Amino acid sequence: MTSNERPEETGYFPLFIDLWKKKILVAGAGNIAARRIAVLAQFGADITVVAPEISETVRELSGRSQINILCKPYEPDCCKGMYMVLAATDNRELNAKICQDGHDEGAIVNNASDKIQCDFYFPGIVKRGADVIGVNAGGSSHGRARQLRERIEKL
Ligand SMILES: C[C@@]1(CC(=O)O)C2=NC(=C\c3[nH]c(c(CCC(=O)O)c3CC(=O)O)Cc3[nH]c(c(CC(=O)O)c3CCC(=O)O)/C=C3\N/C(=C\2)[C@@H](CCC(=O)O)[C@]3(C)CC(=O)O)/[C@H]1CCC(=O)O
Ligand SMILES: NC(=O)c1ccc[n+]([C@@H]2O[C@H](COP(=O)([O-])OP(=O)(O)OC[C@H]3O[C@@H](n4cnc5c(N)ncnc54)[C@H](O)[C@@H]3O)[C@@H](O)[C@H]2O)c1
Repeated sequence: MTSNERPEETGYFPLFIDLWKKKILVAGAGNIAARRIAVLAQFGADITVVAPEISETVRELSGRSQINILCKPYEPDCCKGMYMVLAATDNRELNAKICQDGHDEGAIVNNASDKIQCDFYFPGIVKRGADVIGVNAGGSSHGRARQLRERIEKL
């Protein structure tokens, strides 16, 4: 995503895009996937989750929102027709392959285990109705992004 000459303080421009009914694939259904599904569901996305093991949190989320669960290992067909693909399995090689497949299908992709392979970074989010604040720390300190989001949440 970045070139070596790019100063870190350049930062990333926040795009606020409409996810209403957009088809999003989340590969993996563990801690990180659950955190991201919980956020995406608030924006009305049409979410499909694929993983051989589905965490309790993801199951609970699917009970509350329109989330399609495929309880099986990821396969390339899962990327067909997707607007966005999030690779959040615990296998780095597989995550890289998922991003490649997503690109082949014309999707924008995010790899939770490798920032270099992200078309966009997943933000920390504070949402009150249609008022949305997205936090990004430039990819260098994920803990700082979390702290910032927590501070904003208290305002
Ligand atoms: C904002 C947030 C959204 C979310 O994830 O929901 C988010 N990371 C969060 C937390 C967090 N992530 C990690 C830790 C463990 C401690 C640590 O490493 O510090 C913690 C702390 C924690 O969980 O408390 C580990 C980690 N993260 C990335 C990698 C891979 C890499 O760097 O290549 C690894 C190593 C994985 C491994 O070990 O294999 C990559 C990315 N994480 C990003 C987003 C993107 C831009 C981040 C930015 O703004 O700079 C980026 C670049 C790409 C992306 O994933 O989109 C969320 C806060 C949510 C909130 O609380 O609001
Ligand atoms: N970006 C971030 O903020 C951040 C933070 C911490 C960790 N991570 C990275 O995120 C990834 C996931 O971490 P986690 O804590 O959610 O892991 P986890 O162990 O909780 O979950 C892993 C999930 O991957 C699924 N999986 C395994 N093989 C699969 C396959 N073939 N097809 C589909 N799904 C498969 C499992 O069934 C499980 O649901 C790791 O690669 C980790 O390095 C990213």
